[in-house]
Amino acid sequence: MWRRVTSLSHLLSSPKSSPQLTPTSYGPKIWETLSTEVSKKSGGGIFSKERSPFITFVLGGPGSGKGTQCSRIVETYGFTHLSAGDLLRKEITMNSENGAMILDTIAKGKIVPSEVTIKLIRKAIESAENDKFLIDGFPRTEENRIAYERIVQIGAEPNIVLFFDCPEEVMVKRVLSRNEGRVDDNIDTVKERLKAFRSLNLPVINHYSNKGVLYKIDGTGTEDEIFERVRAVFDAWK
Ligand SMILES: Nc1ncnc2c1ncn2[C@@H]1O[C@H](COP(=O)(O)OP(=O)(O)O)[C@@H](O)[C@H]1O
Ligand SMILES: O=c1ccn([C@@H]2O[C@H](COP(=O)(O)OP(=O)(O)O)[C@@H](O)[C@H]2O)c(=O)[nH]1
Ligand SMILES: [Mg+2]
Repeated sequence: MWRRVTSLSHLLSSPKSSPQLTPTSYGPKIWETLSTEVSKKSGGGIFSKERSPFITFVLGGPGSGKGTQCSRIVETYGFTHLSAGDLLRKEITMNSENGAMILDTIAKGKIVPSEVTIKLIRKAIESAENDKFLIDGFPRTEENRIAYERIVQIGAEPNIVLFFDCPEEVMVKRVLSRNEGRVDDNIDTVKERLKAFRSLNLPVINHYSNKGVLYKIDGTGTEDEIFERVRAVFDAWK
């Protein structure tokens, strides 16, 4: 049974962060119950009253371990992982209409226009049959978040948001030894990405903290140690 337990309240980063739903409002699968609730609202968008999946946003600075932990969540809990960065990089390799602009933006550590990223996320959600998604590395800015909410309408609010909290020196070390041939994994671009994280992404994280859906997870330690912290969040919803 997917429900939230009160003992997890320490994982929530804000005193205002009481859950939006009380345990009694959940059914055997939290995403099915939520689908019914949001279907009462009107409007259009990515989701409908027939389909309103369980959405987890996964946030954190560059190298905080988002992608690594998403893979573990997929293995254990059966989510579909949509990495905004991977979707954008795919556009570059496919030489798509926006490929050159995306490459230039990523190489500078800047943020791609919302409509481009949201279109890719939307397409990926629509073509997947799963009812639970990890959206990794999005929204990056308040503008991203507001544009997403405007487009999605029904079920626009993520069910939960994970934030991997990690000191900058740890993130830099990890990024510089990532070795995936990424154009942005160099010290100059990493500095820009950290700047963007601080000034643009932290306000998004604060927004979700105030909404009571944020789970702040200590992103230091081994992958296994971090995953134990992640498990505490998801097991509480089962
Ligand atoms: N807990 C960890 N300890 C050491 N290295 C890690 C840890 N988690 C991830 N890494 C490595 O750090 C790099 C960045 O991790 P990644 O999951 O890609 O982060 P993000 O998606 O947040 O940028 C990768 O090379 C990954 O293998
Ligand atoms: O919603 C997004 C996600 C990513 N990016 C761009 O893609 C880069 C890499 O993002 P990714 O999430 O893959 O990086 P990570 O944080 O995992 O290192 C970012 O620095 C941005 O330039 C973006 O513009 N919008
Ligand atoms: Mg990543």
